[in-house]
Amino acid sequence: MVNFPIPVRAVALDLDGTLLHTAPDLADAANRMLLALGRPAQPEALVMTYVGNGAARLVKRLLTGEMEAEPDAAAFEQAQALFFEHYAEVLTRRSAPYPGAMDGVKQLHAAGYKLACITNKPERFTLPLLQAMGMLPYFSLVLSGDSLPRKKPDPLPLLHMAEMFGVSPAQMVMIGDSSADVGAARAAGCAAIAVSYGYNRGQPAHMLGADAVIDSLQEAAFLLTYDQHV
Ligand SMILES: O=C(O)COP(=O)(O)O
Ligand SMILES: [Mg+2]
Repeated sequence: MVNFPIPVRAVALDLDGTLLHTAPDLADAANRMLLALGRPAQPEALVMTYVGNGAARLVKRLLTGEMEAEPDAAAFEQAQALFFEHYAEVLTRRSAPYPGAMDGVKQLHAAGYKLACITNKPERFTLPLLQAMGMLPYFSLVLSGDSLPRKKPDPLPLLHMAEMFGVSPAQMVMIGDSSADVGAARAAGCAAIAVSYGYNRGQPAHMLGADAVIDSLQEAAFLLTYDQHV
């Protein structure tokens, strides 16, 4: 158990389900892909539960209806190409920051924490989305699902962030909505805060075992204090 406020110098923020509600555009792209493949459309509420382990896994879940199954390789390649094409088109149509997300990011930035966005989303979508939402300037580092050889829940992105920022993982907190975020934080030795409103495969966020659960990113700054320890 950690004591509050948690002393940190850097904050990692997840993208989908934490900073931005992207499920409406992801579901539209998913359904355009399914339509092109002659398959039935899926409700946004279901597609939402498929988000969090990267675009390739989302496409595999859409094709198989299962969380970890492997579809036929050729069918997957075709589907992923369609998904990328359609998602690029609808990327910023209905996606928006969650209530309090923009202010929360600004507060953390103003308090002097170094901020990184660590997402499993492919970089070609992450950067234009953050840019379009006006959030990109607040982040000193953006690591996407394809930036490094391994993504969340692997600790690699958080360990890379620690190195880039010159801080120890113990001086960092990961704020996210899913088991990939809390898993990465635990594996790296960082504190973990979960948001209650995200996707998390449709499971309640308090089941993630994070150090705290918040309803808005505006609450984050109150749980943290700048670590003066050298
Ligand atoms: O699965 C995705 O592409 C999005 O993942 P994120 O929640 O890590 O931003
Ligand atoms: Mg997420």
